[in-house]
Amino acid sequence: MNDAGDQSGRDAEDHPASNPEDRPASRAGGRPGSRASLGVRGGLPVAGPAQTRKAAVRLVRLDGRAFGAMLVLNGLAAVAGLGAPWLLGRIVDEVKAGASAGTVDRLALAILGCAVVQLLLARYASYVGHRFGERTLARIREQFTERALAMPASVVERAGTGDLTTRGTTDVAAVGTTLRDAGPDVAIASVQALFILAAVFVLDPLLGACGVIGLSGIWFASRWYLRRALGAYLEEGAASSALAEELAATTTGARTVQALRLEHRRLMACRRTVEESRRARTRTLFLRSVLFPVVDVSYAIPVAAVLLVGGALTMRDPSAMTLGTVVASALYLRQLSEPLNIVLQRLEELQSSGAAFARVEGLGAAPGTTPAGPASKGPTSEDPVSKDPASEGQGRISGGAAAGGSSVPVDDRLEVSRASYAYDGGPDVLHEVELSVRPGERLAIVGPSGAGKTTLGRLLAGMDAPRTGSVAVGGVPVADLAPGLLRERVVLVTQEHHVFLGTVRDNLQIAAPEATDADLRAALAAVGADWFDELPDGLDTDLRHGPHHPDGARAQQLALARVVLADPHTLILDEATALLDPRTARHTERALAAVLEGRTVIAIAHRLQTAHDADRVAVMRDGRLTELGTHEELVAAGGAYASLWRSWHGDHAN
Ligand SMILES: Nc1ncnc2c1ncn2[C@@H]1O[C@H](COP(=O)(O)OP(=O)(O)OP(=O)(O)O)[C@@H](O)[C@H]1O
Repeated sequence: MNDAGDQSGRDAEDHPASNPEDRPASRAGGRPGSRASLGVRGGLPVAGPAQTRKAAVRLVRLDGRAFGAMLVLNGLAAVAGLGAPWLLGRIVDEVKAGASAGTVDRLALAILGCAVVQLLLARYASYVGHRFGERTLARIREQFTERALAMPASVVERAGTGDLTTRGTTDVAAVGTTLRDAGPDVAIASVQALFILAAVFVLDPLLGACGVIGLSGIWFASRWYLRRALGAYLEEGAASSALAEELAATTTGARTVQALRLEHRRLMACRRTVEESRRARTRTLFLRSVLFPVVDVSYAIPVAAVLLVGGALTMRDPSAMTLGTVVASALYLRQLSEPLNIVLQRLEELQSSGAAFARVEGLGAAPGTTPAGPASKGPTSEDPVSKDPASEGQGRISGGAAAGGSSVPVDDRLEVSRASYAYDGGPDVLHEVELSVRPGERLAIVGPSGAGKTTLGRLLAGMDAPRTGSVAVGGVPVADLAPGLLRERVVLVTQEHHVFLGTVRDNLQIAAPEATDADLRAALAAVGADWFDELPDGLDTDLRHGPHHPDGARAQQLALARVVLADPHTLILDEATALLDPRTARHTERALAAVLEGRTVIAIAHRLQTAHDADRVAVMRDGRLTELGTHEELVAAGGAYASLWRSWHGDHAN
């Protein structure tokens, strides 16, 4: 199992790129509305308009019956709503013709009936609409989670967790509100508006034309608004992400900030992103402040036009148009303001949630994830990548990634060939590393701090691809393997280990859902987790909080037990036993080695005892592999390793 929690923690602490001072003030990039800005923002991609529309249509299709039912019910409610103005027009004409009070009462009763039917239908339609919204939101959430989990850790690291968090919280919530409220409201209101306009045309085409011309101001204002809104709202979303990123970086790196006296610079950087966010929000506010006043004025124009034109025609020739028709038309157009208001007010929400949806959908285009996860077919927790071998490895950012997308390694041999690597366009930190690790070998990598051991470990684990050269398993570049395939082959274990909410069993079965209690106990025993026997409820002991919450060493043993259960053929231990006391560490390493008999173990070691116990030792210095051989060979060679060994082992060196 490639435990992302395990992998990322150390990097966040140690690597300069994770240092708040080294982060760019804003990863947002792009200017509002520009083409480029629709492509990649905040480090992660943003779906383009066509892609977003396609995704929306796909979601609607998945619950097509509910969506269709909502539209039909709304249509019926709108028809019932048309009754009242027409009946009122009839009352005017009947009164003018000297009808009895009984006729007027019957017509008034019919108006009441129409209102009740409309109310009931609209209620039911919104119930169906809300259910549709909730189900669709659940699908979006599941798809988001699956895509986020399928993303290679290196992509998340580069994009920054702030962006991912904002998309998973603020953006998904915005889409949810739209699906629950704005979406159904706009659907209802649009159907009503269409029916009302049609009714005016049926009553009198000329008055209908007056209404449409009178409404044209709204059309122009809306077009003006819509052209600018998407870019402006995308900009606003990106600014929010950058702000979240900046604040998160500052707070998580607070100690570093204080230690290096960077408070002032951090404050300045935060002020810049706050200012960018304010500017983005002011722009969307400006767009709204133009749209709404224009719309308010525009509502009165069609009503006035119908009354003026209709009144003049009735006075000139009462047989051409009755007063009832004019009254009914004016009432219809007056009634039109209500659904149009809803559409226009919600338009803003639709725009901002459209931008939010584009950002949520953009995750599907992130390197290393599949374009459409299985969640789109309904709630499921399957791994989208492993379900779709044809798209394995698609779109990785790493160099030369496209090639072996669906290739399966022919064997378990790891080959590093003239691999050089640089972080984000910086200088090379690995130089033409050449290394071949045979299956079952135990290799220790040693060297001073900053020599490139961790970086080499990341390349071997497929978290990144080399800038030049190759790192391959069984002939396939490791970074090209789909996450599912990669997990079965190489697992990287670092110092940081995450304890998931739940019991011991929950924490272990993540790696092997089918494992029996006996398997779980055996895995714990294999990593020397003796403390497990003292837990009151055994595998069911709740680890969340309280006395049984595991400390660092126990959390590490749990993570190692997960690895035992995941059973990969190659294990890369990056100081994986560093938190254990030396006796427990040795015990764990031995136990682990016994369990992983016949598997490859690459240990990035600070303790030279680990190197002594390994089959071969690789010594690194300044990004180069300087010595490679068995412990005895290297000691005999009298190079850097020999002097390291002598100084570590003192007079007892051999
Ligand atoms: N995320 C990063 N961005 C930029 N440079 C990095 C990053 N991580 C490491 N480096 C640089 O790459 C070089 C190799 O670092 P690496 O962590 O691989 O060395 P190491 O031998 O594992 O060191 P240590 O034993 O201290 O962990 C160092 O110069 C380091 O500053």
